[in-house]
Amino acid sequence: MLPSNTVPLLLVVTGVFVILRLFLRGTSLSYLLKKWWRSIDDRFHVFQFYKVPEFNHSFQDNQLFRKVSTYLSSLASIEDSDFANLFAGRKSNDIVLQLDPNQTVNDTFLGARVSWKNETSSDGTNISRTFVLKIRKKDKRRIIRPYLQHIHSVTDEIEQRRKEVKLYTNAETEHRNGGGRWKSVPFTHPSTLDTVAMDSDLKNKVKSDLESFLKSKQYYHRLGRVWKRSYLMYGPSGTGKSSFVAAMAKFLCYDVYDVDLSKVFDDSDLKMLLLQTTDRSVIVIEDLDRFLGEKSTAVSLSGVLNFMDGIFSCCGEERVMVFTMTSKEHIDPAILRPGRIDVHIHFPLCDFPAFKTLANNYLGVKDHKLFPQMEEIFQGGATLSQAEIGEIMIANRSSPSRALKSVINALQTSPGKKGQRLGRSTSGNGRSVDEAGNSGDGGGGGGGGGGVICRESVHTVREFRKLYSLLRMKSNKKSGPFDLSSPK
Ligand SMILES: Nc1ncnc2c1ncn2[C@@H]1O[C@H](COP(=O)(O)OP(=O)(O)OP(=O)(O)O)[C@@H](O)[C@H]1O
Ligand SMILES: [Mg+2]
Repeated sequence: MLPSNTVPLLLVVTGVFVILRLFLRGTSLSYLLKKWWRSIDDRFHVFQFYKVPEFNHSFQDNQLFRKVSTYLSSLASIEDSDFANLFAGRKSNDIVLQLDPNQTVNDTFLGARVSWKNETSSDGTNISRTFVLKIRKKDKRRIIRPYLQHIHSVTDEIEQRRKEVKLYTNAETEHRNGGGRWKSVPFTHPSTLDTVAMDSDLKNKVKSDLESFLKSKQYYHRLGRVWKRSYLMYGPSGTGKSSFVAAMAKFLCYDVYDVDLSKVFDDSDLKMLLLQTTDRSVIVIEDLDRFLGEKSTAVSLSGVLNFMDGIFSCCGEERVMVFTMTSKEHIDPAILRPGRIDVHIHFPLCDFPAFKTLANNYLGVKDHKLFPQMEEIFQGGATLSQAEIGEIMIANRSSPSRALKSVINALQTSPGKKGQRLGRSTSGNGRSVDEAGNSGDGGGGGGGGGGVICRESVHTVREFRKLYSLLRMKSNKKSGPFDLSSPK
């Protein structure tokens, strides 16, 4: 049994404890106590200091100083330093924090606590700035190299995100090998992954494929493979292929190299153009099917194949290559084989889910009494491209009801019946299937083993599969054209 006065005593102690905590939280005392505790704790350790001066012995910029400065600005703990400078960033709503002279910022890495001081001194005429890293001696060997590596990769990523994205086009010139074949302008295409209307599952898959590509440098290197990924976007005109390429480039913050094959002299010129592209870029060849279908071209099929392989074997890395075409039906299988094309993305004509996204983006309409009627019309097979519907909506943007009625009129008078328009093969649930009628999940029988969405060489088989696929679609089986044919 507890003595009778123990319970009130416990209550008083708990009360005092709670009041003390509230008091500490409400004032700066907890912060001061933490600071004192740290300085006492520091006295029991031996430290190693590393200086990162702004200039080297030849008075040139020390790149590491710039990187450390960028890295420290990205740390959340910089907000805890007593003084920090606030600057406007490059983008209008960006605010950048920078450490004030002689202030300290703490960081933790692999369980070790380190701190950085921004030491500034002046001899009257010159100001010298140095970052001083303080690490416990016992942690030094374990963390110093990986920590500096970590700073490099964090700053590389930040700088990549900040840089202005450029669009390069190959200019026609008489001096074919003289360099300067690429002319650049700032890349200001307004498309983003959010504004392109497409199946949301498919969009998320492409997004995570790109994210995983960005993170897989070590993986590719361990495999002895060049860090690259190639995409094929195919579907009828005006379904968003080019808009999606632009959105991808913006998402990656990569420069875009738009290769105009009609301005290339021959195969070796194409190779030269490739050699003049930089890392971290999206290299785009639009309308490849049209080019390959032309009778006489300056660039041969093998030139194109070498171009695709050149990316992978000789030149640079962290490249994304994108080809667009309306249909891959008559394309040489060598072009489409895994390794040359990693991901096939089908862009079908507008269906009801895509239409709803367009109505929301263009007219700000999330729901409308005409929607059920429109859904029926879409399910009946009538359809237009997203570009056509977008134009009607822009023209009637002042009156959403009029815009929707105009879309209904256009849909009812459009010649589009299932299968009549090139590349049309969309399921009622908004997902798309490849032109051979196979679902991208491999269930169609040709894309097995995670392979490329299948290519049938026998037409009768293709027709049969088309029919089979339509029956499957009617039973609402989910399908998707997205396919990763090689390991990420
Ligand atoms: N899926 C979509 N989502 C939003 N807007 C789209 C979509 N598809 C097309 N548009 C609009 O239509 C216009 C044309 O689209 P885009 O150039 O991307 O089509 P495309 O598939 O590349 O056509 P083409 O094969 O003729 O080059 C763009 O300005 C875009 O705004
Ligand atoms: Mg296009």
